[in-house]
Amino acid sequence: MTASLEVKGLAYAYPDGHQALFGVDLAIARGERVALLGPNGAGKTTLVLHLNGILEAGAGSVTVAGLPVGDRKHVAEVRRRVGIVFQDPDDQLFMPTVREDVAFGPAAAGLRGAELEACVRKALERVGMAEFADRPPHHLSFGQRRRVAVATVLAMEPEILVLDEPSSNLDPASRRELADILRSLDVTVLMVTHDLPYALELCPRSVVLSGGTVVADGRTQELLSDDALMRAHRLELPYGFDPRSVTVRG
Ligand SMILES: Nc1ncnc2c1ncn2[C@@H]1O[C@H](COP(=O)(O)OP(=O)(O)OP(=O)(O)O)[C@@H](O)[C@H]1O
Repeated sequence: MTASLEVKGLAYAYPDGHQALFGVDLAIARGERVALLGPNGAGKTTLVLHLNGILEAGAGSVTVAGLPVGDRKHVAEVRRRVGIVFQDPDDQLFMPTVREDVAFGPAAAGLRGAELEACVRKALERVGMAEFADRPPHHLSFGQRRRVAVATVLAMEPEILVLDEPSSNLDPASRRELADILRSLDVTVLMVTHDLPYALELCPRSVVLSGGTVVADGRTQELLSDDALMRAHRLELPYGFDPRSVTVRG
């Protein structure tokens, strides 16, 4: 199967000399949903910022759908193919209406007229927000704004959807609705989260990053059931939650 993402030997030190990544290897096949877990300061955000070239690898390489991210001539195409949904939807929504926010990326990429309209409609339908197209984003609830933020990224038809803490600040119903939406999408997903039950619900596979290296990569249910691994890397399940008792959906 074609890899959506291939990270090989990725190392990175911030300009102040702090080494955040020490040779990370990660391959994600097209259509997989993978959770990126790890304690605070593990390097998760640093890794994500390499996926669309915001940070430049100190050593190693990142490839998205076969395109080398480090190669400046591919930067626009790589940014289209890697859709990052930030934790705060207000970082992503800045236009007067939902429709204009979702149209912004495709319009910048050259889409116009009926084609642009169809693209916006499809993206909003995929997140169940089509009826909100004419509303100002700031009149929507947080959960609705997060769904629109996902639509702004989907409108670009990304190769891989990267979500930073997608369940944060959502009430239980919105959390489940977003999970249903993400499960329905035919796209590769990399989800950064501290919400371990959400990782288990949505991602058959998880990668644990700790101290700037991958310390585990496997089935989410197995990793979350590994008490020694969990303790060693400050991963804690909610009180009373037993990952072994959950029936995992595909
Ligand atoms: N701009 C920066 N300059 C120097 N060091 C940084 C910078 N940004 C992050 N770091 C350091 O790099 C390491 C990895 O940080 P990163 O934000 O990638 O972790 P994270 O896994 O995303 O954490 P969290 O779960 O808290 O979001 C940390 O030790 C952090 O202090």
